[in-house]
Amino acid sequence: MADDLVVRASGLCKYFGDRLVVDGVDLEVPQGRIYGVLGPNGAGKTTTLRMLLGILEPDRGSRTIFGHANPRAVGDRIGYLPEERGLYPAMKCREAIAFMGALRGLDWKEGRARAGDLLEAAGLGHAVDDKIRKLSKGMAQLVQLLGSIVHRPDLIVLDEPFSGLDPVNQERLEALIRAEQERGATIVFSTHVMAHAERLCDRLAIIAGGRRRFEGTVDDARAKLPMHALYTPRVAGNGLAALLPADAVPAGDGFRFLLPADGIEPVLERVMKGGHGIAGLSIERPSLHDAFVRIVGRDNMGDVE
Ligand SMILES: Nc1ncnc2c1ncn2[C@@H]1O[C@H](COP(=O)(O)OP(=O)(O)OP(=O)(O)O)[C@@H](O)[C@H]1O
Repeated sequence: MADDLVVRASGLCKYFGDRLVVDGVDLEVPQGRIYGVLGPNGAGKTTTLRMLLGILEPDRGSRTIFGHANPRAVGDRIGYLPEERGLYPAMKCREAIAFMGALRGLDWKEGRARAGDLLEAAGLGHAVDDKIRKLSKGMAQLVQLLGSIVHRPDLIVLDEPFSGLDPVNQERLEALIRAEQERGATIVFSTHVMAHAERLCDRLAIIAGGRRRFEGTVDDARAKLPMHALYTPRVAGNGLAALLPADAVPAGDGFRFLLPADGIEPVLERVMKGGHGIAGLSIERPSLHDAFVRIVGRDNMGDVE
């Protein structure tokens, strides 16, 4: 690919009735990366993903997938886990996965073989011959996800893939997403759970109220917030506060303050000279959650975790 971008979307807009729910969203997803689309409930994530995939047509703006203006032309190179979950309840897991592969052009026998391997790798080897109706909701969701990747797509789009999974299955899903990236796939997933995004994403976009509020790496997002230092003296006492930055506030047995622009060292020199010693010192990096709150604003947080 000439420019190494699998997805290139520019100025995507979508109205439902007279309500503008996606308002000029740009997205550029580099090949081979894990890309997060983050935002609170109702932010416009699903609508954006649906426009990328050609399930919905944008009212304004344009997008290309693998350089094609019509995403359906490259449908067999795409794997998609929609927000609505659903498999045929009477099918066995192996067949359900092979069936989804067949819909994307995968040979049935090959699909069955891959389904067995995928189920095994996802820790669901025991369920190959179980009917879907026997599975828990979370397990069925994983099976559906395996069905969406069994044809080894180059682009995988997952809409809230972690929702409804218990912590063990969330970890399995993280491992699976990483394994797909190692295989060479590009992954786009939406979430309102910051922890997954923090661990997985090479880049991310934060959407709120239909608008893109941020684009960059997790570290770029964190850099939107200042770092804090937490210092605990060995010997407290008079005069210590005067040696610390003006914004220092008591925290536990010590003090918390913004990391000064010239670093922590000058502060440490002063407190050492003053005979206060160091019983504890930590530099707090803002989390993606903190950055999200700053970028989106508390009023727009919804139920972001
Ligand atoms: N088919 C539709 N008709 C009318 N309004 C819709 C339709 N689909 C979505 N909306 C509205 O558009 C807005 C964006 O919805 P969307 O599902 O894209 O958000 P989201 O970020 O994916 O939210 P969630 O995390 O809750 O799934 C919401 O206010 C939603 O109610």
